[in-house]
Amino acid sequence: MTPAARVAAAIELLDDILAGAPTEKALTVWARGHRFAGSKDRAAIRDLVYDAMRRRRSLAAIGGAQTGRGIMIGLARADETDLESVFSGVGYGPAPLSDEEKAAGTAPSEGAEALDCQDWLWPEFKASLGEEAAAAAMAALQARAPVHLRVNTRRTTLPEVQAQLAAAGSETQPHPLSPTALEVVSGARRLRNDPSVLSGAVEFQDAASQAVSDLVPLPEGGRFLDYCAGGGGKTLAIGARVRAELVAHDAAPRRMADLPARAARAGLAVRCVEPGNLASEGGFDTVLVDAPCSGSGSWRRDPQGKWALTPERLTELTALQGEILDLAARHVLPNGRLIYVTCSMLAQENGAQVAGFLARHPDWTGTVTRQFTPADGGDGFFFAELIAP
Ligand SMILES: C[S@@+](CC[C@H](N)C(=O)[O-])C[C@H]1O[C@@H](n2cnc3c(N)ncnc32)[C@H](O)[C@@H]1O
Repeated sequence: MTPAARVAAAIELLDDILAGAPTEKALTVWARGHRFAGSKDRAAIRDLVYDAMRRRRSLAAIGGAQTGRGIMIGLARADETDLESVFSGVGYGPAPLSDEEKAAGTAPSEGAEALDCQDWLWPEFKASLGEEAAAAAMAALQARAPVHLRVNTRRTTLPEVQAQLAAAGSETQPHPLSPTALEVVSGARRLRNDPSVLSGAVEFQDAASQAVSDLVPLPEGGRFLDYCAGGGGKTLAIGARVRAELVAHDAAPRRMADLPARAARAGLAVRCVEPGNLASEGGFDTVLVDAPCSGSGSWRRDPQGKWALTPERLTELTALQGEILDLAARHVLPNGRLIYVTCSMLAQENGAQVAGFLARHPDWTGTVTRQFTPADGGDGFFFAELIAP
C-alpha cells in the first residue's frame, strides 16, 4: 500500500471509531476485510490510528473537522507532511482537499484543546497534580508510549539480556524508574518472538508499573495476595524480587488464565483463587489492590479511553474502588500491609480513596504515597501503603 492509501484506511477506521467501534476490534475487522494489506501496512495503519486518537481533539481543530478525514488532515498539517501528495486522489489515496477544507482549521486553543483533554477533565487534572505537572502529563499522553521490558533478575542480568537482544537486533537501555527495567530504543517489533521473552527471562511491563511493584513491601517467606491480579504482571514482578507464597485473585478469573503458565516460565509458583474462595485462605502479610480505574495514566496505550471517560463513569469507579479496598482489607494480617495502586493520575481515584479508607477505618495507618506521571518516563501510577492495626 502507498502512504496515501494507508492514510485513506486510517480515515475509514477513525470514522468507525468515532462512531463508537472499539479501536482494536475496528483494526481486526478492517484487516479481515483487506487481506491484501501486509503486516507492515497493518502496523503502519495502526500507528496512524493511535497517533491520531491520542491527539484527536487538537488535530480536529487543526484539520477543521471532527471526522476521520478532518483529523488526518490535521495530522498531516501538524507533522508538516506534504498535504497535496497524500490528499491527491491518486490510486487509493484520499481525495484532494476542497476549497472549504483548505480554508478550514485553526490552531487549537490553549489548555484542554491544545493538550487533548476533555473540558470537564482538565480542571480535575489541574486540581490533582497542579497546573504545571498536569500540563506536562497531558502533553506526554499525546505521544506514543515507549516499550519497556522487565528483566527477571532471578534468571538473568540486565547486561546479559541487553547483549542478547542487541545481537538479535533490538537496542535497549536501563530505565531510571526501576532496577529491572529496560527501555527498547530500537527493534521493538521483533521482540514478541524473541527467545528471552518466550522463555520468561523478560516480560513486557511498563517501567512505572515495575517501580510500583518495587515499592510493595513483603517479608521473605511471607504470604502475598494480589486481590485484583488481572494478567498478574505485578504478582510476577514482586515474586521475582521476594521469595513468598503468591496468591492471585480477580473478580473475573478468566483474566488470570495465563498466569500459572507465565509464572512457571518465570520460575515462580502462583496459586489462583476463585472469587468466593478467599475466606478459607487465612490472612496475608501483604494484600495488593491494583484497582480498576479510569486508566488515565495509560491513555497513551488506550487513547480511546481518554475520550470515553464520563463524570458518571468516574463516580462509579470511585465507589467500586472504595468497596474493593474495604473487602481486601479483611484479608490483611494484624500489622500487615494493604497496598493501593491505580494507573490513574486523578485525585478522586488516588489520595481521596486513601483518605476515605482511613476515615472508614480509623485504626489503620496511612504511610507512603507516590504519584508517577508519564512525564517520569513510564505510565502514570499511584501507590499508597496502609498498615493494619
Ligand atoms: C488494573 S487491572 C489489574 C492489572 C494487574 N494487576 C496487572 O498488573 O497486570 C484491575 C483488575 O481488577 C479486577 N476487578 C474488578 N473488580 C474487582 C473486584 N470487585 N474484586 C476483585 N477484582 C476486581 C478486574 O477484573 C481487573 O483484572
